[in-house]
Parts: sequence; C-alpha cells; structure tokens
Amino acid sequence: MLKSFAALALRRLRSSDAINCHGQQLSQITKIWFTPLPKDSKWIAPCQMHYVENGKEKIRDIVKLYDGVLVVVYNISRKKLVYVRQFRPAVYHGILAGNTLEIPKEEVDLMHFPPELGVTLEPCAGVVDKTKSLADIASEEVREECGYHVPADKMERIFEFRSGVGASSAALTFFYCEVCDEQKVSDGGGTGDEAIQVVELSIDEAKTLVQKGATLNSGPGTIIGTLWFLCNKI
Ligand SMILES: Nc1ncnc2c1ncn2[C@@H]1O[C@H](COP(=O)(O)OP(=O)(O)O[C@H]2O[C@H](CO)[C@@H](O)[C@H](O)[C@H]2O)[C@@H](O)[C@H]1O
Repeated sequence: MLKSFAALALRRLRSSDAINCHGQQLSQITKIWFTPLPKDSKWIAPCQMHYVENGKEKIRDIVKLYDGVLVVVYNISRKKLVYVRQFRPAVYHGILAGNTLEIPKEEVDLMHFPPELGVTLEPCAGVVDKTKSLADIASEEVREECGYHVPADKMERIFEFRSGVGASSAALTFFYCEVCDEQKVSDGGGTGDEAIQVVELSIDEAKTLVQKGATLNSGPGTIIGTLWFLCNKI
C-alpha cells in the first residue's frame, strides 16, 4: 500500500519536474532512518492544551514551531521568479508514512522510496530563530540561499499568515523583492551543510505550479507566493 502510494507520488513528481531541474545535481542521500523525537528537541515542542469551551473540557495535541519568513524573489533582468529546490525530510517522511502516524522502524529501502520523493520547490525561506528584524532575516536568506544582495529596506512586506492551524500554527511573513543580475553576489545554495539549488522559472513556467490539476509536494508557501505574484505583478 505504502509502496504504491510512493510510486504514484514519484510518477507525479517526475512528470511535473522537467521545468525544475535545469541540469543541476541534487545532494546525494544514501541512508535514511528514523528515531522518536527526543524531549529536548531544539526545533519542535509538542504539548497538550486543555481548555473549557461552552462548559465542556476539551483537549488538543499541538506542536510549537518557530516562526518563519518567506520571500518571493523576481529577477527583473531576465523576468524570472527565483525558487529554491531542496530535500525536505518532513515531506519525505510524510510521503513514506502515508496517512498514518507510524514512525518507520527500519532503515528505509531507498530503491522503493527514493530520496527525490522529498524534494520540494519553494520560495526562499528561513526560520526566525534569532533576534533580528524579519526584513533582516529575509535579506540574509535571499543572499545565502539565492545569492542576491538585497538590503533589508528593499524587502517589501506583503502579508502574514499562519502555517497549519489544526496541530501547529507558526507565524509566516511573506516579503517580495525585485533583483537584477548586477545584485548577484554568489551562486547561493545556503550556508554550512545546507544543500539548496536555485531554480529560476519564467512566468509561464511558474503558472504551471498553480494551474488546475497540478500536484505539488511543496508547502503552501509555493502556492501562496506564486499566486500573489501572478495576481499583483503581472
Ligand atoms: N525541524 C528542524 N530540525 C532540525 N534542524 C532544523 C529544523 N528546522 C530548521 N533546522 C535547522 O535550521 C537551518 C535553517 O533552516 P531554514 O532557516 O532554512 O528554515 P527552513 O527553510 O527549514 O524553514 C522555513 O521555510 C519553511 C517552508 O516555507 C517554513 O515553513 C518555515 O517556517 C521557515 O522557517 C536548517 O538548515 C537546519 O539546520
């Protein structure tokens, strides 16, 4: 059952992936296994919330995450939208587990569940885990991930929304910036051991991400950012 779900996800991914590759190599993932979350996770804090609503006691299992920033980046020199492509462990796990809460007990068979299942195409984004302004963090992420220098005061704040709402709700703030080729200062790709590919899509290519029948394994930021651009900048 899980294998057939993964095979379907892979077929969909491959059929929608042609525009995303641009011949770049993805990072090599050679081994995957899972363990339960340690109690002292630096990134996720699960808890149970108890409350009384209309006289009835209720319980919700929730997960606290850090807030994030996302940036729609548009290269005006070449009329391209700039996205990032990367392996997302949470997406891979979500596809592997299917609609269950199981933690796989054994090392994953990568022949049946190739790592590319977890590769997403997203706007540039970063976690708010430091005491800097959101615009400063957005500027840093655009430089580190996409390789463009954009000062924080050129980051246009678009809107803020919350990721999830059923079991988690981080505040996500979207920015927009326009860049030109002269602002390119590096290839991007992230810092440290981050393995991020920069992918630039024409407006017609970006439209296919949100057209009827599209299937993405990327998060809501890809859809929201692309639709915002198409509604407001075209
Ligand atoms: N769960 C986790 N476990 C272990 N290490 C972790 C971790 N999350 C982050 N890290 C560490 O922090 C580094 C930086 O993360 P990023 O700033 O790139 O945020 P990310 O893009 O994952 O999420 C951003 O983009 C996504 C997608 O839009 C938003 O949902 C999110 O709020 C925003 O921060 C990672 O390379 C990793 O080392």
